[in-house]
Amino acid sequence: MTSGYLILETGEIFEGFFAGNPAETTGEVVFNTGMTGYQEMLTDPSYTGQILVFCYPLIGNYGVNGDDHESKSISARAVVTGEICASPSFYKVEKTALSFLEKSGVPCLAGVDTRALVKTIRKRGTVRGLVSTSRDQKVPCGGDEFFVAEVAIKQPETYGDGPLHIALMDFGYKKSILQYLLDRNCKVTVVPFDFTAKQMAELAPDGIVISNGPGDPAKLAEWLPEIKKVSAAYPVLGICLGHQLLALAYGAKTKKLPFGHRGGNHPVKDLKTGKVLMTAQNHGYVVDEASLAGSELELSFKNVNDGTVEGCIHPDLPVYSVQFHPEAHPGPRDSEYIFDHFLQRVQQRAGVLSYAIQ
Ligand SMILES: NC(=O)CC[C@H](N)C(=O)O
Repeated sequence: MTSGYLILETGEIFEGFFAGNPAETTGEVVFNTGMTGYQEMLTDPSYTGQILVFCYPLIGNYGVNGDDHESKSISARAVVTGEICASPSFYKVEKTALSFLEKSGVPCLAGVDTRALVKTIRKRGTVRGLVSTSRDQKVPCGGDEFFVAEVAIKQPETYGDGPLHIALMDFGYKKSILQYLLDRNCKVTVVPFDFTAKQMAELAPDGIVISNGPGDPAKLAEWLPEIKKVSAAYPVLGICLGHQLLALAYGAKTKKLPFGHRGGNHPVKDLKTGKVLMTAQNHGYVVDEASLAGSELELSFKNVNDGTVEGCIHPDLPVYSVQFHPEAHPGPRDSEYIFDHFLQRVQQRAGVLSYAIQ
């Protein structure tokens, strides 16, 4: 086994070994607190450009299967873990997590004291890091990459054939979002993130979902006027990056959280019902609550742990957005009713009476 190191830009060095092929890579170091769901996390395009640290000390124990991919490839640049299991056990297992990583050329640094690492990230805030075979390296600068263009589709693709037609704007969508819409009997056209309002008018969907995606939402400033135009013309639901983009388009601001929310146990209050939901989350940026006062949107969901903005609503238009993931995968499904509420609004607007939503 080759010794390996995670070097943080703040100077701390964490030692481990390369479980597979050694490789040098750099990125923002983020941690996820979920106990399961490593396959979905690895393939979630929102992790593009990031070094993913698993807080749970063991990954790979149920292998990787053909059903649980959130996209076609691994998005994380590298994986840091306590242990990666070489002999998984699960009826669906197709390969080991390590062979999946190796085939994708993504290095896995194992044997790391991830508890100490997470405590350091919590203390320092989000940091960049370098995974390397040598401890005498400098962490290169970064942060200028435009990851959305790397992961989003270039041409529209259509799935399903239901009475409601949803356009899913792809900033790096998770397959589960598409699956939820298909399961609710929708026809879905996945469109590139830079689809214009004019192209949308030609497509003429009944509603729009703006997807999750990697990177800083403020980097998408040039597309905000189009996003505002399309969202004023159709019922729209924004998820995670999609929520942040809607907030920016309607005049709010975003900011970076100290070390993000990534996990499956983030409590969120639905301000309309007073109910608290357990939610799946994966984000580093957040809508600044103070900036909502100068925007056209209102707060609809709030994080119970740190009080941050978890969702917005437009007082007049059918514009809804959530920072968390109603599609779960991985994580709890408490908030999946958000898809139903959204589709009910789409249905009312479209006048499709024959369609009954569960
Ligand atoms: N999952 C997402 O869509 C993440 C949104 C954004 N990239 C963030 O980190 O805040």
